[in-house]
This record gives sequence, C-alpha cells and structure tokens, in this order.
Amino acid sequence: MTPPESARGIGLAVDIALPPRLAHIAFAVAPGETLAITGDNGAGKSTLLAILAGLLRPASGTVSLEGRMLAADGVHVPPHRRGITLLGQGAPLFPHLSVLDNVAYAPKAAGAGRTAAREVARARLDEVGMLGFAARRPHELSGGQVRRVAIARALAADPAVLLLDEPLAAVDRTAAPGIRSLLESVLTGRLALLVTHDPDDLVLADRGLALDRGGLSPAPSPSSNGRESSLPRPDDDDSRPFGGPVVAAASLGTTMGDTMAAGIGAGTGAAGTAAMTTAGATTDAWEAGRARTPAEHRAAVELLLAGALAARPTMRVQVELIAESDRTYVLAEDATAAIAIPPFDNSQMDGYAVRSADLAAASADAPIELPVTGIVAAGDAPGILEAGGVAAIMTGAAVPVGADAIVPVEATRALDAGPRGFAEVGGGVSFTAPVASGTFVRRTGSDAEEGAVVLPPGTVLGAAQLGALSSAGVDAVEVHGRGPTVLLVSTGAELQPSGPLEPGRIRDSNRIALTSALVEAGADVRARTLTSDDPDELVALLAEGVADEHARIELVVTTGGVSAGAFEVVREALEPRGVVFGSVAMQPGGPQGLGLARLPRAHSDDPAAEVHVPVVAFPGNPVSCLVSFELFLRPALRAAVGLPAERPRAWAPLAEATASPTGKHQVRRGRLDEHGRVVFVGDASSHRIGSYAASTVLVHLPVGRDAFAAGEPVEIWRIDD
Ligand SMILES: Nc1nc2c(c(=O)[nH]1)N[C@H]1C(S)=C(S)[C@@H](COP(=O)(O)OP(=O)(O)OC[C@H]3O[C@@H](n4cnc5c(N)ncnc54)[C@H](O)[C@@H]3O)O[C@H]1N2
Ligand code: MOO
Repeated sequence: MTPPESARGIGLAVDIALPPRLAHIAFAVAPGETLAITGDNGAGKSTLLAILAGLLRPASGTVSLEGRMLAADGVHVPPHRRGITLLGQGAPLFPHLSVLDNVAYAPKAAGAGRTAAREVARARLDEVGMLGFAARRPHELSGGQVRRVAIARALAADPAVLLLDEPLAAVDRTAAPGIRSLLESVLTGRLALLVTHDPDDLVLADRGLALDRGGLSPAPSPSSNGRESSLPRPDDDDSRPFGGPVVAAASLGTTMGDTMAAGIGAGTGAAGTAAMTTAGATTDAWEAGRARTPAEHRAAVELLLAGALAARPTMRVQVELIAESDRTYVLAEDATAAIAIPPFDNSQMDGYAVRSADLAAASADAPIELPVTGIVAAGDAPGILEAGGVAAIMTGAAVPVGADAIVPVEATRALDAGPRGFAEVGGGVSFTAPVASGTFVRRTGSDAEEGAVVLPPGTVLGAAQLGALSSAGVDAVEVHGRGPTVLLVSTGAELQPSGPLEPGRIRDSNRIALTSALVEAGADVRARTLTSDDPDELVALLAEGVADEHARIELVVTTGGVSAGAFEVVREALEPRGVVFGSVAMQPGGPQGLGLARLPRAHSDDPAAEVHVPVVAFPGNPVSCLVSFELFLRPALRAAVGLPAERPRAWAPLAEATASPTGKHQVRRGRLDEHGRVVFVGDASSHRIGSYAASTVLVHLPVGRDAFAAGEPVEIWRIDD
C-alpha cells in the first residue's frame, strides 16, 4: 500500500502541555517518518494520541500538520477533518455491522461509494487474514480477530497520518508476524506515531522517543528499521525541534484534557456498551448539535477522566490489617505463594500411616496385622516409617517418610485398643483391605505450589482470599490505593442541608446518595452544598475547593442547575469556562455537562492565573443523578481501583407491559418477582428516590421502542449486591 498523494510534504509539529501533569512536550515528525513513543504507563502516551486525533483538546499549546493549525487556543479542528486515523487500544467494532461493513465504513466516510468501499474493505481484510470472516458479526469473533479487523479498518481509511496505540498487543501470536510485516509496508514513507511497549515493534519505527511523567526524551535505543527514506528527516536529536530543552512545566494543579470525544453509538443505544471512538470517522454528537447516546457520553466521560484515573499509585498493606479493615481492598499484583499449600504431605484422617505395599494382600478373610511403631500428632515434625510397621497419625499431622497412604482408624481393628480405639505403640493393628498409594494423603502443594500465583491482580480480597494468602505465607500484598479525590457540589437555592425544613425547601439528598455512591466506587469525597443560584458563588466555591492543598481535588461532580430553567447555576458558571452542556438520549439523566473547567486560581496574586479540573455535571433530580452515576461514572471509577466495573447484568422477562419514550434509552427501577420476572417499582419519574431505594434492579428499555409487552426479555443490572 503506498501512501496517498496527500501524505507528501506533510510534517507534524506538536508543542503542548500533556495531561495529566501538563508536562511540556514538543516534537516534530518529518514527512514519511514513523516515530515510536515508548515509556511508562500513565505517562500520557494514549492521551497524546487522543489529542493528535482531536478526541481531546490540549490544555494549552499547538498541534499543526503541514503548517495547518489543528489545535491551538480557540482552534479545534474536529477529528474527521484532520486526515488522521487513530487505531486506539480499544477500537471497538460496530456490533450491528458485518466485519465487511465495519471495514468499509472508513472509505465510505471518506466519500467512497458502497461498491468501491467494499472493494477496499475486502482487500484490507485479506491483508489481515480476515477475508473469510467478512460476513460475520463482531460478536462471532475472538478478541484477536476483532483486533485484526480494527487494524484493517484503520488501514482502509488510507489516512495521511496514522496513529497506532499498541497495534499488535491484542493480536493472536500466530497472526502477529504477518500483521507486523503488513504494518511495516504500510508505515513505509507514511507519517505515523507508534505507541508501543513491545521492543519487537520498534523495528517498525525510524526513531524513538520515551515519554515519562516529566516529559519526552530520546528513547534509550532508538531503533532504525533500516529503511532509507528519501524524504527529509528532522535532526537526530529532535525531541527538541523548537530549540529549547524539553522541560516539565510547573503543574497547574489538578488537570485533565478537555474533551469533545467523537463517539459513534452502537445504533441500539444500549446503555453501557462501549462507544466507538474512531478519529477520522465521525464527529461528536454534541458538537453537531445532537443528543449523545448513553454509550457516547460514557466514552466521553472516560476520555475526560483517562489521565486522572490512569496508573494510580498502589500500596503494600499487611494481610492482617486488610482482614481487620472494613475497606474493600483489591490486589494490584500477582500474589505468589511463599510456601506451598499444604506446606508438607499430611494426613486427611485420624488413622494409621502405612506403606500401601505392606497391605497389598489384605482381605476380610486374611487380615494383615502390623505393629504400631509410633504416634504422629498435628504439629510434630515428620518422622520415618520403617517397612512392616504403621504409625498412628492424626488429621493434619505430617505423613512419615516412607508411608504413602492413610487408613482411617474406623476401618481398622486394634488388637489391644487404647484411647479412642487406637492401638498403643508396640500393639498391633489389623487391616482387612488393601489401600491405594496416596489415599487420604494431602500432598505438598496440591492446593498451591510454592512460587505459584495464588491470586491474580484484580482479586477483591474477601475472607477466602485472605485465608489463602495467609496459608501461602504471604504477609503483605500490593493493593490498589484509593480512587480520585472528588469535590462533590450539590446546587440549588431550595436545598437545606439540615434542620426542620422551611417552606419550599428540601433536603440535600443528592449529597448523601452520591457521597455514598462515590465512596463505594473507591473515591475520596469532599462534599459541599451550594444553596444559591449565583454562578459567581459556585465558581468561588469550586476555585476554593480545588485550591485546597490538603484535598488535592482530581475531579468535580456537580448536581443540579444544568437544564432549561431560569436559574441554571452550574451551566451559567461553567459553560463560559470550558464545560460543555448537552443532552443524552436517555431518561432519566437527559441533561448533562462535561469538560475541563478553567477556574480562577484561588489566593493567587495573578488575577489571570487558572487551574483546570475535570467536571462531570449531573442533573439535579435525585434519580437522574444516581442513574447518571451508574451509567457514566461508576464504571470508570471502579476500574481505576481494580474493582469490577460493571454491575452484574442479566436478561429477564417483563411481568407487565410498559411504555417508553421512543427517542430515548429509558432506565427504570424494578424488582424480580418469585418467577424471576421484572416488576417495576414506581413509575419513570425522576424524583422517586424512595422507589429507587426499594428496587433491586435497573431495567433498560432501549431507544427506538415505545411499547414493551409483558413477557418480553429486557436487560437488567443488579444493584442490590
Ligand atoms: N423546561 C424544561 N425543564 C426541564 C427540562 C427540560 O428539558 N426543559 N429537563 C428536565 C429534566 S429531564 C431534568 S433531569 C431536570 C434537570 O434539572 P437541573 O439539573 O437543572 O436540576 P434542578 O432544576 O436544580 O433540580 C431538578 C430537581 O431536582 C431537585 N434537586 C436538585 N438538587 C437536589 C438535591 N441536591 N437533593 C435533592 N433534590 C434535588 C430539585 O429540587 C428539582 O426538583 O430538569 C427538568 N426540567
Ligand atoms: O432526564 Mo431527567 O433526568 O428526566 O429526569
């Protein structure tokens, strides 16, 4: 595949503050050059690609391509007008399209007719070895196959600039060499950025830069692919193409990239399904003046928070402290057995340790009598069993060397019975049956071998897990730390935080409900109530909260003041400061706000000084804000601290017929009856927090339907765990 005409003469120049730490990075990529970017997790490599693709706005700085400004103060060329294609790590396929049409989507979006687009798609699918799967739907493919189709889709766009984020990471091992050589030919002479951990991938690049938390530096061993480009190249050390050294800019406080994530809904609008984010393919619904699907909005929230939530610190905690704590701890690393479980061969029964060969001829008619040569109690060091003798042994005691089976005491007869039916040392025991070697012996390491992984990362440490760690001699483990520190601000002049209610006032129940929800998702919460509809007061409160050195706020969540009323305090305060407000085609939770807010820096001598903080603005209705939290924020927060992101999901038939707004994905509250059918609790009104509290499931009624019949299966999320 040769690069398109449009790739000729292009150079990419980047000079930005990179979230989350706003390290100043500057570099250029020459026409035809492939630049590899390596470096730490969480340093911002994927964020950098998202900024170049136009999915995120840089907090400050410029991105230009062939002299054309793509991003600068006041400039944001949308993703589909950049001529840049991003193959992101997720790069999900459209679930409702065939493999062929998924790949044909890219050339079609670029203006090709259906037949021509499909022709291109077939060629690309052939190159990745997936032509035989053209008619299949994505759910019929393995993870590695999905990745190959995503690669084909990225290449089918034939972009002037290609951004590849760990392109081979999810490709099955057998297919990887073929895909690598395909990429090699695709990248030849094409301007590309390749983010990778895999040293083997560096062969694809002309040059490497390492990105760490401080910024960029030349990669330790920039590897050349040996290709000779006839196109002009930057200087060898051009991590500083603009003359100055690469410096880490002073942190502007808590930060994250602004976003107007491009998202393509799954078409069904099913809440919670990951949105498609393919730069170059589409534009953001809000930017186009449309409502986002829930999936699109979830993707936008996740993009906004990607920097704040990535690579959070982990910590080492004593197993004993975890057992005593009421916090939920999640393993961040493999826990490996320091000692085997069990640590030595031991008896599963009270009885006699024997050499099975000695009893081979035993039968009821011809019992074998053997002398007791010793007694082994649990805790005794293992002894030796000589041939022709047996040892009385207790459950959990070490099996003597030489013994290979245990016969329970009740299956024997002591010739001179001592205490509890056991023969005394020196007495005889009669055996009436042979015993297979290994019987009732708990072998060393049969539960976990020494050095084996007892529990993988992501394990929630409950009673059994902590017991296993203790058995395996693990005294301390690496666990996830807390999630982000969140400033939760509920707004509304009607709110009364405490005391007997005055006329027209209500309790600030969102503050209580969302504090609990955020804590359950691992966050640290600082909650405030703004009992005013004055935007300046909200800005002052936020600026003050974010400036608090001790709190180190990483995310602001607000409730209320986002819709169409006369006093929409959140919208009025934050719309001019970079937060974007729009609709999500769902009910409840229709009006939403999201973005990186530029706030005045409190206590600064410079009146122009700003801090930037991500803001997720939920509607004020109590059900709306909790459902919004469930769909948009909870998964990302929980995933960031290693907790299972999603609610347990299932399908269940409706016990009763219901109506739903056609143009919206509706989320209702319900319970399961004794036949496992969904019964609604309360109606769809979003003030009914009491009905919500009595519910055990959230019920999803997808967009595009206005009526659901009794007996029809619907998706439910369990919220009672
Ligand atoms: N003309 C229109 N009116 C409304 C629209 C619309 O599109 N056009 N959208 C409705 C929808 S949908 C929602 S949801 C709400 C969202 O409103 P706001 O986010 O602006 O929230 P408020 O107006 O401040 O409050 C709504 C509702 O919730 C109660 N509330 C607010 N905060 C709390 C709290 N902390 N604790 C308990 N209850 C709270 C508040 O008293 C209101 O009853 O707008 C609709 N209107
Ligand atoms: O969409 Mo509002 O959130 O009905 O209730």
